[in-house]
Amino acid sequence: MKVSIVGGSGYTGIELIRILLNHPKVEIDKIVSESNKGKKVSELFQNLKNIFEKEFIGVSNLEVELKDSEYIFLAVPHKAAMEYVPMLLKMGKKVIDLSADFRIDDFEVYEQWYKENHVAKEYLEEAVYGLPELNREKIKKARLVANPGCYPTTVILGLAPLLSEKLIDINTIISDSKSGVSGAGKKCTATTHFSETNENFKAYGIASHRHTPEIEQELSKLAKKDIIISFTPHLIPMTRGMLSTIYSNLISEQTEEEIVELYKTFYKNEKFVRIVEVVQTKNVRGSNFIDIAVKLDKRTNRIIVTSAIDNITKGASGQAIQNFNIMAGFNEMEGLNLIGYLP
Ligand SMILES: NC(=O)C1=CN([C@@H]2O[C@H](COP(=O)(O)OP(=O)(O)OC[C@H]3O[C@@H](n4cnc5c(N)ncnc54)[C@H](OP(=O)(O)O)[C@@H]3O)[C@@H](O)[C@H]2O)C=CC1
Ligand SMILES: CC(=O)N[C@@H](CCC(=O)OP(=O)(O)O)C(=O)O
Repeated sequence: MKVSIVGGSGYTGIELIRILLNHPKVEIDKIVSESNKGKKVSELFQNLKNIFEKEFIGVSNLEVELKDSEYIFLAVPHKAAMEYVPMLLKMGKKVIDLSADFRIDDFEVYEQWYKENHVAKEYLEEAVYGLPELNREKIKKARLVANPGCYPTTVILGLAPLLSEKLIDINTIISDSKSGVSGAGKKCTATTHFSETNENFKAYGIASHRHTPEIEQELSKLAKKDIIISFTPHLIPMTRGMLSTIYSNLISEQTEEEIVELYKTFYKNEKFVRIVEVVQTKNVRGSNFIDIAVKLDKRTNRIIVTSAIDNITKGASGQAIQNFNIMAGFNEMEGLNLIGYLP
């Protein structure tokens, strides 16, 4: 099956290429880049030398250029994605959008948090939030999948069993989340510069990060009640990896062992979710796994969930390919049999 990538020159773009080149049922058709037209992809990403020798195509004439591709991965920044989606859907393509443009159901909420006008709001209703572990049946039938944000993936999957079973006080949720610098994309800015991030650790977006409404929206669906949370992201001095520490007050009599059992049962058919004793980013680095550990602090009666992913894989491109596999009717693991790099 032919697929193309728009925004293939960025971090999630190269991760899509890395994984798709080992997908037995996929042929990468076109890689689109605004600023690298005509350049060999392997010139920009030299890890592809002698492996993938296509050239980037530009952003013009995509109606013709993409005609043979059934699926399009949009690996572009938010706002850019909504410019492409209407055209692609009208061309009959199926789209997996890695940006935030179609994740928020209510365009007013999107506009408030993203400070952008939504120019394709008529497609919001049909967009499916692409978290396979919770929305698989809808993803199967979708034309447009909104691939989740990396932080939301850790928090939503981290809390889903507790909310589904109504075990926690929904007014007490706090997520303290940390990301590697690649989460900010390829562009080097004053905050992602080596000198700013190396040997440094900082909180940002306190009480204002744009992933807050995305997390709240999906947690509210699970709880069937409106949820608001405290969410604080942090930047840590590593390239890939994300770890969330999520606190909430237990309102049931369950023991830690019973809660761990609940998680194991909830995710028993999920190949990419591992319930573990201790999470660490290295165990999932370069893989599509999310590792989750659940502890009960008996002194405070607080549940502490820790969850770890690779922000570019389960947090973006790996999850996008998991969604693609579901949409295309392939085995969900196809191309994603990836083991975290240790040490
Ligand atoms: N990095 C991560 O961990 C995660 C990223 N995401 C989301 O995935 C998307 C891509 O992120 P990421 O790869 O990190 O970002 P990057 O900045 O690394 O890459 C984005 C690419 O998009 C291209 N681009 C920008 N504007 C346009 C446009 N109008 N048309 C076509 N291409 C364009 C740029 O390439 P060029 O100028 O060559 O066209 C750039 O290389 C974003 O929406 C991001 O929020 C989601 C979860 C995690
Ligand atoms: C470290 C870092 O900067 N991370 C990004 C989030 C990652 C991401 O790309 O999320 P979206 O898909 O929603 O854009 C941020 O905080 O904005």
